[in-house]
Amino acid sequence: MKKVVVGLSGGVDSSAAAAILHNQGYEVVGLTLWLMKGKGQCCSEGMIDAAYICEQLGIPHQVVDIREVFQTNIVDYLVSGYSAGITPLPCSQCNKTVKFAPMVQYAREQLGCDRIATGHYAKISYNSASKRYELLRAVDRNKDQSYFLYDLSQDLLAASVFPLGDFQKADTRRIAAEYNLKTADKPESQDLCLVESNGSMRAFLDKYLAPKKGDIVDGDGKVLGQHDGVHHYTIGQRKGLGIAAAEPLYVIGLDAVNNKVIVGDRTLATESECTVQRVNWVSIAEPSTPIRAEVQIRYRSKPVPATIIPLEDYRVRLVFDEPQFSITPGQAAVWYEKEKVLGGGIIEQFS
Ligand SMILES: Nc1ncnc2c1ncn2[C@@H]1O[C@H](COP(=O)(O)OP(=O)(O)OP(=O)(O)O)[C@@H](O)[C@H]1O
Repeated sequence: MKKVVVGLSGGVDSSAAAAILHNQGYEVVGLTLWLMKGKGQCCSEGMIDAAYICEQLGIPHQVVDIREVFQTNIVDYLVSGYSAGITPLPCSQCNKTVKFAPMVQYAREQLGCDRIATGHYAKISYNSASKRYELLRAVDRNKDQSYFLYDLSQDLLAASVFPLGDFQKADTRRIAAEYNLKTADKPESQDLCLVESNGSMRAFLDKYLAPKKGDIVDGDGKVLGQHDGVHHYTIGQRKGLGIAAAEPLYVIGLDAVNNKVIVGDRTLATESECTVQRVNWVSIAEPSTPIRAEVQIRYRSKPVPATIIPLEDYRVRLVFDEPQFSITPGQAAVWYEKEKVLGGGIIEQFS
């Protein structure tokens, strides 16, 4: 029998993924990664729900304590990024370094198995001509999580299965109900796990970063107001500046070195190009000449046409056909050809 390790967070998606594979005749092992202390979506309650699902399906359940890796790769990464004036995206980094790589390693070394599965909404296919695993958007475009998976290596894609890639979310719930799974009606998570477990990103950051008062200035350096730490701001932010002005003002720059938040009108938060670092070419090998693609600069942003110009050291320059509002250093830019993820990386700070 084919063996597969299914990552169980205690939510409906991963529960249904495990049930589907179990029903298809796989030997399924449930694995929950213990990510952080205290209450949280996948911690405490999540682990108990995952154990319950495994009992319902009659499969083994294992828990791996990975809190130190999560602390270093996600919590410390976020805190140092925000204090340097960028807005880091934790999810793609978490998928690669906290979830997929450790799960594949555990499956191979401890369970003698080369396959893992998750409840992510995305698809993987093998292109025999290019000999590459390709990452594709999910059929349910509203749930599609391919944006967060752009950083997976060929080795990790080769080892992974996404049983929900062809499903609508409503189908997942229906299947979970058919199997009578305890998690069938469990509510959706609404936000980042750290935001859910701390109440807000501000509350999470306040646990690690002391307030640091400074000036809010315009592009000419004129002081317009006060802030309590650059880590509380993000590029493109309009609300919460506490400045009365005739025209709406937006954050257009974060100068962590001089502890200044720079604001300006909307046009000043609009750029026609940016550079991206730590690029991972997913479905295609790195091209040697510029390519055209559709780029998403945020999870929910509309894909927009752009030219991707390869640079040295895993970097690219993105030149957008139309200028884009609020290109945010630290967030991921992910470029697609129709449904296919070509590559992605982290938006660099503007000089
Ligand atoms: N702590 C964890 N341990 C093991 N696998 C996990 C864990 N957290 C998430 N995963 C896997 O990653 C997938 C996507 O996680 P995400 O946090 O996006 O949750 P989700 O889309 O709400 O899914 P679910 O309904 O399964 O919680 C999950 O379906 C699960 O397979």
